[in-house]
Amino acid sequence: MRILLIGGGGVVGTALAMRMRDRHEVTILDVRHVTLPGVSSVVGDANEHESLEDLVPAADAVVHLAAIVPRGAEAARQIDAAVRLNVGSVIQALTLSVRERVPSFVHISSLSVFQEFGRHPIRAGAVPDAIAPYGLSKRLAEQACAALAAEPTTVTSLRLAFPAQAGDWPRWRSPSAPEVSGPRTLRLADRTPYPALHPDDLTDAVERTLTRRGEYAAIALAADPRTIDDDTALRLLGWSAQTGRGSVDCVR
Ligand SMILES: O=c1ccn([C@@H]2O[C@H](COP(=O)(O)OP(=O)(O)O[C@H]3O[C@H](CO)[C@H](O)[C@H](O)[C@H]3O)[C@@H](O)[C@H]2O)c(=O)[nH]1
Repeated sequence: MRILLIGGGGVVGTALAMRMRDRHEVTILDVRHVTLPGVSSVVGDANEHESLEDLVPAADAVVHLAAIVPRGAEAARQIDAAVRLNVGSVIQALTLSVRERVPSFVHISSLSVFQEFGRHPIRAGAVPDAIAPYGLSKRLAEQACAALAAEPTTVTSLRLAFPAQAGDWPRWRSPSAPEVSGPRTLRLADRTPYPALHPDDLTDAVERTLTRRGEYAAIALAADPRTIDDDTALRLLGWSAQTGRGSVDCVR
């Protein structure tokens, strides 16, 4: 399959590309050049129609990962750019994918659409309620995906949380200060530890999504069912996190 990873030069995109390059023809569109043997790198802006027009028609699947995460003191100033990229470029890429009859469009979303995710368990059937800029932008992009999904393109939002590098797993390293803070154990507010999302599990979920056919769906990829009561991944993809399964002590 010819797979276009928009914004694929980051943590999640490179983890996917490295694991998928043997089975697929992978192209990364990113503002930075990515050097990964066996993967084509195109430097370009996800917001620019021209970049997308060149690449989307040649793809069998488009995975949109480009995102800005407004953080810290600068957060308020980054809202405009975050909405433009996290929502606007998803709309552009999806519209083009439908027009070009690309079979699969995968929007990489986040469990941050739930305000309390990661601190308190999210109950079954909960409706996204995030109001922080990042989670809110992902909510808006999901709504755009639901509204714009049209045949023959199958559109899926994958809600990830705490994607880890293999060497850090089951712990997770904050992307805002990766070297300084180092990997840490994730914990709910009551101190219950839970594992991060392993890149092998993430890749498995994305691969299953690429061949899914049907109506728009937002699917939660939780590495630990204690963090959210949601069976969409199992029902729609036959997916559950496998890494460390059976080892009760994977996180302490
Ligand atoms: O205008 C821009 C801004 C950013 N990027 C690229 O987007 C990528 C984002 O990668 P990060 O490492 O910052 O992010 P992650 O791979 O960790 O994050 C991914 O996973 C998150 C969920 O955990 C989000 O859902 C998000 O959409 C997705 O980028 C980077 O290569 C960056 O260069 C662009 O191509 N264009």
